[in-house]
Amino acid sequence: MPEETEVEQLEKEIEVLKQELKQKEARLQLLKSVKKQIVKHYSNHFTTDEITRYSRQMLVPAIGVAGQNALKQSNVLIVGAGGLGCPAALYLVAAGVGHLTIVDNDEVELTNLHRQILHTEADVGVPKVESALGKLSNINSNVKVNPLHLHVNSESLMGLLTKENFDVVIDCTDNVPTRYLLNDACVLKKIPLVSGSALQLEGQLTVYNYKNGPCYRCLFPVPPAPDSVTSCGDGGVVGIVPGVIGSLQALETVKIIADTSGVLNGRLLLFDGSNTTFRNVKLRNKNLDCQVCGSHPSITKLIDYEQFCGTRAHDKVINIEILSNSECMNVIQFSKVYEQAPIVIDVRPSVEYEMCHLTNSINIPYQDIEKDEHLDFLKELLAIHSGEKDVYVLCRRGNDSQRAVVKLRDQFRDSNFTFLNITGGLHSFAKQVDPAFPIY
Ligand SMILES: Nc1ncnc2c1ncn2[C@@H]1O[C@H](COP(=O)(O)OP(=O)(O)OP(=O)(O)O)[C@@H](O)[C@H]1O
Ligand SMILES: [Zn+2]
Repeated sequence: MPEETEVEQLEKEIEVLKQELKQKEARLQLLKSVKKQIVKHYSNHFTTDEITRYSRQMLVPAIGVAGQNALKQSNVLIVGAGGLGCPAALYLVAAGVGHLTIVDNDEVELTNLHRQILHTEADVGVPKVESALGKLSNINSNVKVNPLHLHVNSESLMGLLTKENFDVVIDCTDNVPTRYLLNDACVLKKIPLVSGSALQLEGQLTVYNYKNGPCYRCLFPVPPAPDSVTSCGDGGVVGIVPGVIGSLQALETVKIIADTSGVLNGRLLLFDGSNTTFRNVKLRNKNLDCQVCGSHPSITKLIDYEQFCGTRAHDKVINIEILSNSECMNVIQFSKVYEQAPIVIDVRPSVEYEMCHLTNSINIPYQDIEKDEHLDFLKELLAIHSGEKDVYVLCRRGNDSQRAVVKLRDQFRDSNFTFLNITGGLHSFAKQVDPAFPIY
């Protein structure tokens, strides 16, 4: 029947059209949801991966999408890729800052590895910033990391701050001239400065030059006496302590960028790892007479900070030369006689002597010699060896041993003994004579 065939035909066509409509509707739904996502992404400036990556952090109301977005647009400078700089950089890169410039002039040493956690055994000898770059890029390839292998001084810093617009500067260095330099530069360029320090089991943290708070100079207008500053190389540091402080420097930086409340300005955080306490002390207000941030500043451009502080802008030991050649012996000559020598005096602090020493040496710390607390013991020792002539005096790098020789030579002026300084100390001995002797 022709009518029936026509009806069937029409029904088939209707079915096909219905299917097509269904497909079009599904496609429309898909396009609508993609559009929604695109609109969402565009408004947040985040890719899908970024939303996933930072989701846990964005869920924190104090950060939120706006804070994460501010982080993504941010530009941070870290000076120092050591004990503080490593954890600070790690967390900031993980947290998603946009640009991170990390500056350091030093190379990785074995003594760094217990605390400078971006560097590995394979990096010994490599510039710290180069070693840092590799690890940081692995953690978050979204972040543009700019490694600069250079010493920050007035000239190089001003060049850098003029070229880039940093939102925050983080002081992860270890010497007073650089602290004043970074402070003054941040005041002049109106950048908050997140400052940290760590020694032995203690650490400190504060934020300078932020929302009308004090700067470093407001609190310390006069630099400390060069002799009163102890470095990690001399005083030691438990690696976890700069880990704590460096991580908190990253936290303060994130808070500044996300513009949260509760930033640590005008307060100093004191961490004592020996009894695991954190204390907050209120700092004095901004000093209106401050030389750099006061109402009539006398410092309007960067100065010579090594001259101002009377010390070099690094914590490496500088060798002194206060003895004549006749009072010194080099380690090669010493290596030929020391095993038979009855009087070898090691003037390092006793903790260092306990760590490692030459088997036949006797420990009389220079601190005791300085205070004449060694005299009875030494008189007795020399009396036992009255037939001898030479007394060998050594220390870690050859500076305290020279000072000790000056003191001993005067105290025992009337004896037959000659006090001989071992030039370059146990460092040179380890390098030139016995590589099995530890360098620290
Ligand atoms: N003016 C500066 N310019 C560039 N880097 C600096 C400057 N001052 C200090 N630094 C860097 O800051 C870092 C501080 O690190 P840290 O305090 O852990 O000590 P360190 O010098 O690596 O080790 P140690 O004191 O044990 O020898 C160092 O890597 C140092 O090179
Ligand atoms: Zn000030």
